Amino acid sequence: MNRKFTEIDETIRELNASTDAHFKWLVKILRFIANHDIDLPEITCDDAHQRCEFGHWINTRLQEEREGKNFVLDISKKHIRVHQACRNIITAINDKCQTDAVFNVFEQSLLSFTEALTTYKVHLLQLRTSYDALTGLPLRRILDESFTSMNNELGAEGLYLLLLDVDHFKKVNDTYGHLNGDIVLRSLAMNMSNNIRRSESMYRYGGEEFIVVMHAKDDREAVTIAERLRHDIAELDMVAGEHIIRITFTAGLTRIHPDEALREVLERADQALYIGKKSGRNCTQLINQRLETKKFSG
Ligand SMILES: Nc1nc2c(ncn2[C@@H]2O[C@H](COP(=O)(O)OP(=O)(O)OP(=O)(O)O)[C@@H](O)[C@H]2O)c(=O)[nH]1
Repeated sequence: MNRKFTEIDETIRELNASTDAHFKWLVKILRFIANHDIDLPEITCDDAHQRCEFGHWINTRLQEEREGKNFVLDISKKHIRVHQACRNIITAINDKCQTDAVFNVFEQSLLSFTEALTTYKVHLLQLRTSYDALTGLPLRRILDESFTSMNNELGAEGLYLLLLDVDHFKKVNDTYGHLNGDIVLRSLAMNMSNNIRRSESMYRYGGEEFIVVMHAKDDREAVTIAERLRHDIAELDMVAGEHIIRITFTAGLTRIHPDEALREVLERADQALYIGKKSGRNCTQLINQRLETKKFSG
């Protein structure tokens, strides 16, 4: 399973554990208030929010978070307010001048803190559903969302889209069973995603179709990369139960031009893929904007 998928699960688990720790912190405060002969700096000092377990979690998250940094910053802000409101209650109790107002502020700070936590969890769960459960690859939705910025950020190097479809995959399912078919798709995804550069991305487009967005300066280089990926898969012994399965795929390859919409690029790649399938499969079919195609196989 892809690292991203397990990373999201781990973040949710850690977030839940840290939230539980904050409930424990509240119980600690009640004890502190009841006994109020003990001094607990982690509750009363100005940087108490940094000392509690939740504060440690926030610091780590702020360093590691990418897409959801704003959510964590919001949680951090509200977490600080909870500690401030709590300190005010303790001071008011010590000074015997507690009013409804200090408790109301504390209640409000807790409510907006939990609301910020929920918002971040919803973000994480949405992110999780953008990844394919079988292969761990990002789904097409992520490509849709990131395509324009990916294309705009393009430097001197060109960007290419490879749309690939496993050949005769129905036969793989019929011969070895659907579960072994799943293993084949997972092996393909794992092998190919490990064989592309870190700056490049692979997506599950649907069923037995995948997309790779890759960097290459020209058609020649793009074809070399695509053919290397195709050969690697064709030569891979995929272990599925007691079976060793080999597969091939056919791919449509096309350059992504500046300002092009994803739909246009996909239509072109799909046309090349269709031609590749018709012409015998197990090949890379390059297509340009004039819809001229060239086949690479062997
Ligand atoms: N095991 C498994 N099979 C899947 C999955 N998604 C799609 N399939 C199967 O993929 C097969 C695709 O079959 P077809 O579209 O007929 O194409 P094909 O047999 O690969 O033939 P060509 O594409 O023409 O080479 C169908 O049998 C689907 O059930 C999946 O997640 N797991």
